[in-house]
Amino acid sequence: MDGVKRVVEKRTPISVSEAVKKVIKIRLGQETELVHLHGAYRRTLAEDLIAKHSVPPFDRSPYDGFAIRSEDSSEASRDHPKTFRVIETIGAGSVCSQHVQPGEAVRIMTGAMLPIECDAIVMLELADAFSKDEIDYMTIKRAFPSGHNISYKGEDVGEGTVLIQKGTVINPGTSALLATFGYEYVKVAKKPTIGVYATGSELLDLGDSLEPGKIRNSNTHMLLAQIERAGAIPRYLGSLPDEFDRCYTKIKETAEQVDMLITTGGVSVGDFDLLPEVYAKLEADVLFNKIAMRPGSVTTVAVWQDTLLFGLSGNPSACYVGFEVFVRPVIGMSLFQEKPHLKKVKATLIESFPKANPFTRFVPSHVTYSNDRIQVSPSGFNKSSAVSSLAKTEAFMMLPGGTRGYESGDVVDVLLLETAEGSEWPWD
Ligand SMILES: Nc1nc2c(c(=O)[nH]1)N[C@H]1C(S)=C(S)[C@@H](COP(=O)(O)OP(=O)(O)OC[C@H]3O[C@@H](n4cnc5c(N)ncnc54)[C@H](O)[C@@H]3O)O[C@H]1N2
Ligand code: MOO
Ligand SMILES: [Mg+2]
Repeated sequence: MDGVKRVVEKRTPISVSEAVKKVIKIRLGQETELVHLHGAYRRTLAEDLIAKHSVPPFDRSPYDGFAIRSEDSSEASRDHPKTFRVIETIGAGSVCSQHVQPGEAVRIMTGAMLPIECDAIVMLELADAFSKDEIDYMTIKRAFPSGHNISYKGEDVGEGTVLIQKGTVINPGTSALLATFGYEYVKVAKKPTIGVYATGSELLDLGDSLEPGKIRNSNTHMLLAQIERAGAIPRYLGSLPDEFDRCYTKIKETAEQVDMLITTGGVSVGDFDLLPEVYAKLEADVLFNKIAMRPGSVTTVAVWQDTLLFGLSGNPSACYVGFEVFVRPVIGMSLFQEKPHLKKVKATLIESFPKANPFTRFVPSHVTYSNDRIQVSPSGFNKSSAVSSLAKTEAFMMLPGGTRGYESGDVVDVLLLETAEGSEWPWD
């Protein structure tokens, strides 16, 4: 330190929604790439998935049985059984090679294409099959109406139907659909690459032993997982000590190689909080550096050339929240998602939360599901510096600023962290 007492910068907080609006205005490129279907799970579709043909593509049998011309069965009854000559057996994948004449039937297995002349299927259990003089027959004791047990062409999906919209994350069912239409390669959104630097001279690496005054860098590892969960590629960059030249050079150098750069720590007003000076020397456009939220009030976002620089707080809970509220939607938008923000739902608080705060609070929370409602409770030690509660965090309670505490039984807004569908902005 230079020993000179500095004037502390006074920052004016902006609201959460103003801050989110500023960030999502900065559009990252939306690029696409082709990936093999086997590598497409959890990727995001970059084009609508349209049915290239009907499903099923032909009328077929849903049962193991006999295909008949229904009119031939119209007189059949317990007293007057009707016997058919069985002319052929077809399994799934085979096609009947003959024309089915009146009084004839085809032994047909589940999934096999219906012979063109037939319009009903008799299940094996409802027919008596027998052979006489090396000819196969079967007898039925009731009539079967036209259409009985037919799985019709297009009954599942009609040709040309838009099945899945661009921006949807591929799940196992999507993989089944893509395979149904023969997509060996799938057009998906290219994942943005996000670099992560931790800053702080107190930070130790995973293998290091604790020393007085030092702690292990947990934020980087949390962020690598958050980035992956959000659908982007994390780039591990390790940590930087609180030394200006080192931080400036590394941040500048790396920002040129990634789509977004996240740093944690060093964004507040402390003597060793160097990020504000780094942004100043880079002449980056700082969108905001104070938000009326808790935790994460010091979250800073800047734009430098084509790169978004996210200065997340060093405090673990604040860092976690800052990522989910500000970084995640930017990733989602570059992945063509129409609803890139966390999914907002209502939930019943099952534990009193008496803490009052003038700022909007994002309380790391644990969610449980009872028969007819979502229940929520703080996931543990509730401070910006908390790390222990994050492991049980599946959601944030979003509590408006200026309110007093909340009581068990109150219905509150909750932002869910792991849902297939997100929310549009604004949440309020
Ligand atoms: N006078 C003021 N002091 C502080 C203010 C303020 O407005 N005026 N804001 C407070 C708030 S709110 C927060 S949040 C923190 C933000 O601090 P920084 O983002 O500058 O982060 P650091 O100072 O570098 O570290 C804070 C805290 O977090 C620990 N840390 C840092 N990096 C990591 C990491 N990678 N893994 C685990 N833990 C980390 C660090 O050791 C500190 O304990 O500032 C308040 N102060
Ligand atoms: O930014 Mo601090 O996390 O508000 O607590
Ligand atoms: Mg600090």
